[in-house]
Amino acid sequence: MGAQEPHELFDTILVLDFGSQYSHLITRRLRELNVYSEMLPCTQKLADLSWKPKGIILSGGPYSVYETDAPHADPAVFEAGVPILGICYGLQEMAWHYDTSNVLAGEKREYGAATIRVDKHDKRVDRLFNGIDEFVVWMSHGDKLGHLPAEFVVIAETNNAPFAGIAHQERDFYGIQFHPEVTHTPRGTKILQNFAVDICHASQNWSMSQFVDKEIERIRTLVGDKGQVIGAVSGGVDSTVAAKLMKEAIGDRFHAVLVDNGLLRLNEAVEVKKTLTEGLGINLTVIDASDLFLSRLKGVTDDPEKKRKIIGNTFIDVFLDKAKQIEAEARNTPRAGNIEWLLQGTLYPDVIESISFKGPSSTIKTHHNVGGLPAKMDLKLIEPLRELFKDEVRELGTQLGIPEDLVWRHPFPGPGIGIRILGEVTPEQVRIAREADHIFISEIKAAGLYRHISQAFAALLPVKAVGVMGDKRVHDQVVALRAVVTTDFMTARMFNFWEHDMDFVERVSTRIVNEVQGVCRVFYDTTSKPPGTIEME
Ligand SMILES: Nc1ncnc2c1ncn2[C@@H]1O[C@H](COP(=O)(O)OP(=O)(O)OP(=O)(O)O)[C@@H](O)[C@H]1O
Ligand SMILES: O=c1[nH]c(=O)c2[nH+]cn([C@@H]3O[C@H](COP(=O)(O)O)[C@@H](O)[C@H]3O)c2[nH]1
Ligand SMILES: NC(=O)CC[C@H](N)C(=O)O
Ligand SMILES: [Mg+2]
Repeated sequence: MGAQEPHELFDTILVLDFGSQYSHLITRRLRELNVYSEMLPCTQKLADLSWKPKGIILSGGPYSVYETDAPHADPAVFEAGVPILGICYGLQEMAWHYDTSNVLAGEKREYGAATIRVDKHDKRVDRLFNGIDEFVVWMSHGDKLGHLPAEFVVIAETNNAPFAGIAHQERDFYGIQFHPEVTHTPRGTKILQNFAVDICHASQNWSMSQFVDKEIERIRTLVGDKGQVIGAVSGGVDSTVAAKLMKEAIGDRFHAVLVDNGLLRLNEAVEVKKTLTEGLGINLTVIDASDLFLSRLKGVTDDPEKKRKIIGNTFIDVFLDKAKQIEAEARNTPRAGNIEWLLQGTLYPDVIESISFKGPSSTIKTHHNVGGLPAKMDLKLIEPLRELFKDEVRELGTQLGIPEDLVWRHPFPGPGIGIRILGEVTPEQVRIAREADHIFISEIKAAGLYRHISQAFAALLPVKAVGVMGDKRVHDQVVALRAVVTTDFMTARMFNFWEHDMDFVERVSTRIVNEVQGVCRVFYDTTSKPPGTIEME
């Protein structure tokens, strides 16, 4: 028997994504109800699906169903014999499916809060709003239904939207104009529960601990008794949690590799090695490739993208060399076969980015991890976290006994300090940026602010300023401190230290100028994202 995917093990609600910025939240809310769900693009053909969903949710989306190039669901969705819930665009899509004339541009667009009144019918039709009467919902639409499709009834209305909720009189098809998945619709989770549990009869048996057991079992079946797995591990929470799961599943047949690119934080390689091997029993090799990275970065002063590409490519070279070496060594051990698998710490948002029905977004910067590896290595991928969000990974890490410090670590980019040194990356610049960063982060921890901040670091600007130290003129470098608050790293605001501690920034600034040789000024970066980005390059 092959390894079973989660949708074969749990009752699953299929979310078809029409490109709404809230689509992933639908999946999220369902999981909070312990109902497993998966999101696929709205163009998914049902015949190509190897499993049968318990119900289908059609998400919102930025299009208008009557536009010529608007996306539409596979008509087979409406014949699948399972309940359907259309949300916003999803409601309009459902109505359009029955009668293409009944969705129009509204005279008034409706964004924000609205109060819904529920219309009573019979028990079957009323199940979606069971336990709810009048409540506040979040609206975000410009189109509306001109009339009800035949066979449907109105189940909810607002002053502005006479068809805020509709239901098919015989089949379990429901449509709502508002968004139940956002926190601004306080009873939204109850509506999703009514749909998934009461109408679709999905079992509420998905949980993190179940997930761990099943995932370990799945990995064992996939890899077999002899297969070996290699994985790039950075000491960040994603790759550490993935590595710990692998270790539980196949022990020493998992080979974790940390590449010291010379751009890690102060003492990082040593600390990660200690935590992962001694603390978590993970078989980790650290490769010191700092000279190679720094020599390839020498003289690159102009284009940050060039830096990123050099770092990404060098990373692949070093990793491939190591993989060959591990494989050669493994041939001499009786137990282990070839390395056939590569572990990646991919999370659900990364998956959504690549499958979401949104069209191409412009490239702001090239994120460099191990993205180039699988093609070059001809390895199969294992991505145990691909169904999870970051905070779920943190919860999982805690359940797996990973120390709290590591679980709550701020994200750290693969190219590391290299993209925080503006201008040429030299060993001396790395020293300055690293020492300044260490002081900043240590002070943040000492002040008890680490968990209030999503990500913080010190960067080195490519300019010099004049100062006076010990009565002498100095002409030295400038450090920029950056600390941001964000939930999804797509938008962010500066962290306001002054709200917590009036003297904090000054204290850090004094320490950096006094203790880090070569720095005479410290600035605080107040830019939000957008228009800035979190990293400097
Ligand atoms: N120095 C490194 N050595 C080995 N692998 C690395 C290194 N830096 C990054 N990687 C790989 O790139 C992947 C992506 O990095 P990313 O920073 O997004 O995730 P993470 O480090 O696991 O977690 P976090 O987002 O919390 O930092 C990592 O999961 C890891 O596989
Ligand atoms: O693994 C990574 N490889 C990269 O090349 C990379 N570039 C940015 N980041 C991280 O992504 C988040 C958003 O950063 P930006 O606003 O700078 O794009 C922030 O958390 C950044 O630290 C990276 N992570
Ligand atoms: N949020 C949505 O799904 C919007 C649907 C459609 N674009 C409208 O404006 O009505
Ligand atoms: Mg990282």
